[in-house]
Amino acid sequence: MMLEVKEVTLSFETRPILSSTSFSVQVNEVIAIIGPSGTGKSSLIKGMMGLIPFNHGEVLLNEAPLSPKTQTIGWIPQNYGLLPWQTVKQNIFSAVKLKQSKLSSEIMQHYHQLVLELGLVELENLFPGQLSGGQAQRVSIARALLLDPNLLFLDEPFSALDALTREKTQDLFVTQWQQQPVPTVVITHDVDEALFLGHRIFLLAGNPATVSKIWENPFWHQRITQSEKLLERFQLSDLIREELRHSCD
Ligand SMILES: Nc1ncnc2c1ncn2[C@@H]1O[C@H](COP(=O)(O)OP(=O)(O)OP(=O)(O)O)[C@@H](O)[C@H]1O
Repeated sequence: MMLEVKEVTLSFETRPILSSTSFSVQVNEVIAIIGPSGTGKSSLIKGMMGLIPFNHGEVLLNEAPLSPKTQTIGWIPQNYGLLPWQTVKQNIFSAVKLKQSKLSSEIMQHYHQLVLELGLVELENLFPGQLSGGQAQRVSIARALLLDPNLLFLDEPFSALDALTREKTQDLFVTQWQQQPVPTVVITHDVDEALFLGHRIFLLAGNPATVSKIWENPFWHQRITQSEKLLERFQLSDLIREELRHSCD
C-alpha cells in the first residue's frame, strides 16, 4: 500500500498556500513534517484526507484516488477533535462505531489495552471539558489507534504532553504502529520528536510552501545512548534545526 501526493496546489481564496507538491509514503513508513508556523502543514494533511479541496493535483492510495469513504483514516487533529457531549469512553469508540456496527471482542480487548497504556482508565466517564490538554490528547490518540486505520495523519499528536508522558506515548505509538504498519504522516514542531517518529523528515517551507528538503533518518525509533551514534544524531538534528531556522527568516 503506497500513498502518493501528486503535484497538489492549494489556495485559500486568492492566497496561495501550497505550490506544486509531490511525495510518496510507503506502507511501512512514517514521515515527519516540520516547518515554520503557518506554512500549511495542517492544510496539507487536511487536503490529503479530503477535508479541504486542493486546487490541483491528486492523492492516490495504491494508484486509486484516496477517499475517506473507502479508507479507514486515523486522524489526530491539532485541537483533539473530541465531541464535548460524549464521555471519554464514548469518544474513543466514536470513530470505530462509524465504520462497524458491531464491536468485536478484539476491539474491546484493544480498547482496554489502550486505556490502560495511555493512562485513561480513571477518566473513562469524564467529559472532554473536564480533561487537561494532555489527557484530551491521549483520548484522541486512543480513538485513532482503536480504529485500526489503513492510513494515519497526526497533527502535533504529543504536543500537550509533559516530557515523561510524551516519551511513553511516543513509545506506545511506535509499538502499536509496528504491529500493523500503515502509511503515516506526523506533523511536529519538535526536531527530536521528528527524529524518533519519522523514517524520513520533510521540511515544508516557502511562500507558497512546498517540500523543500527531505532527510533520511537512520535514528528512527532509537533513544540514543551509544556514544558513537550520539554525535551522528546530534549532527543530523543540528542540520535540520539550521534549515528550519533559515526557512523561518
Ligand atoms: N480554512 C481556512 N481559510 C483561510 N485560511 C486558512 C484556512 N486554514 C488555514 N488558513 C491559513 O493558511 C495558512 C496555513 O495554515 P496551516 O494551519 O495549514 O499552517 P501550519 O503550518 O499547520 O501552522 P502551525 O504550525 O502554526 O499549526 C495560515 O496562514 C492560515 O491562516
